[in-house]
Amino acid sequence: MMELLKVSNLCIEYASPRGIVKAADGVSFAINRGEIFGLAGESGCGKSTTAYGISRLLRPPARLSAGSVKLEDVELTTLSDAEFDRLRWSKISIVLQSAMNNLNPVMKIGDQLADSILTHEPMTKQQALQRARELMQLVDLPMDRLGSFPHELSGGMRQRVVIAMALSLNPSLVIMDEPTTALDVVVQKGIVSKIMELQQTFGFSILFITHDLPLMLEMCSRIGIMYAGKLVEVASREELLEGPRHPYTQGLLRSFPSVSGPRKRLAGIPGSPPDLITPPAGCRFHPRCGQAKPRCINAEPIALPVGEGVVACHLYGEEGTAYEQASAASE
Ligand SMILES: Nc1ncnc2c1ncn2[C@@H]1O[C@H](COP(=O)(O)OP(=O)(O)OP(=O)(O)O)[C@@H](O)[C@H]1O
Repeated sequence: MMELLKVSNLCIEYASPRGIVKAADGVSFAINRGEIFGLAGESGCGKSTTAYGISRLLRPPARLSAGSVKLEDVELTTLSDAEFDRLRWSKISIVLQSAMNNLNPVMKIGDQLADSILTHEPMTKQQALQRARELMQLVDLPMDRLGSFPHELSGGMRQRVVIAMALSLNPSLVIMDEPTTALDVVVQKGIVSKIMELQQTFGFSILFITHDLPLMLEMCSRIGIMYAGKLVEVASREELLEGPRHPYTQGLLRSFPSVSGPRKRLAGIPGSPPDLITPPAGCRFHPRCGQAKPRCINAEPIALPVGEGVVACHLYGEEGTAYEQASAASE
């Protein structure tokens, strides 16, 4: 499969009165063409920060302090704002949790769609409005809603407009940060199946962020798990369903009801995530990890390829065997 996006050693910090918050600390992963890649992890682990870093939406006090983001081999981090603006919507677009953050409250839907198209494509207003009509059809919204203001639409309808807008210039990557979280379950289901249908039709890649792990397992072919600013595991959906490797991923999956199979008591993860200004040394998860060893306290685990993905945990050795087995064999 061809790689579309490559994120390498992405480091993003926030300057705060208490000190530097390392919200993304050496994050690396790749997304293939036509792939839906998920980013999961507890609140505050750096998922949105990573998404904002990729799509150049970071604003002070946030700062990209290191790393590279390549989309179709173009380095995004060194582009000027004007150069990046030419790629926004046509190559990379973003759908945020609250549609109101994406929409102008005092502009009619049709004008907003047409304007966003006209900013990037040389065409007449009539042609742009025609494209806006096509987009409304794509997301199953009635044409007469082109004349509505955002507040006149339901939350689900607004999110459909935002999705239409994100797809208006056929981007190769759409970043979706909690696109359905603010919606009720029934509306959520409709939006998710629409996203899947559009992705199948147009073949764009998606970086999908949600707290809803069962939904993520349904939608994504591969998933990256973040903990305290670090990407601790990347695995295929099948690998995660069969048995996640990192103890944090194991705990995270135990915190959700199983999509299928018998009902069981949810276990959760003891303790809470660390302060990102002074994270623990060694493996950041070690204070909460039931499998922590002495080396986890001092030595930071590096991400090693295991199976179809990577895992950053001292339980795994060079060849992806459990560390315990690797060290037993060498004794
Ligand atoms: N403006 C800011 N100033 C200081 N710290 C910030 C700022 N914005 C975010 N952070 C911190 O950066 C870290 C990562 O936040 P981020 O929103 O990326 O996490 P997240 O995983 O997307 O969380 P959620 O799932 O709740 O959206 C958190 O510890 C958060 O407190």
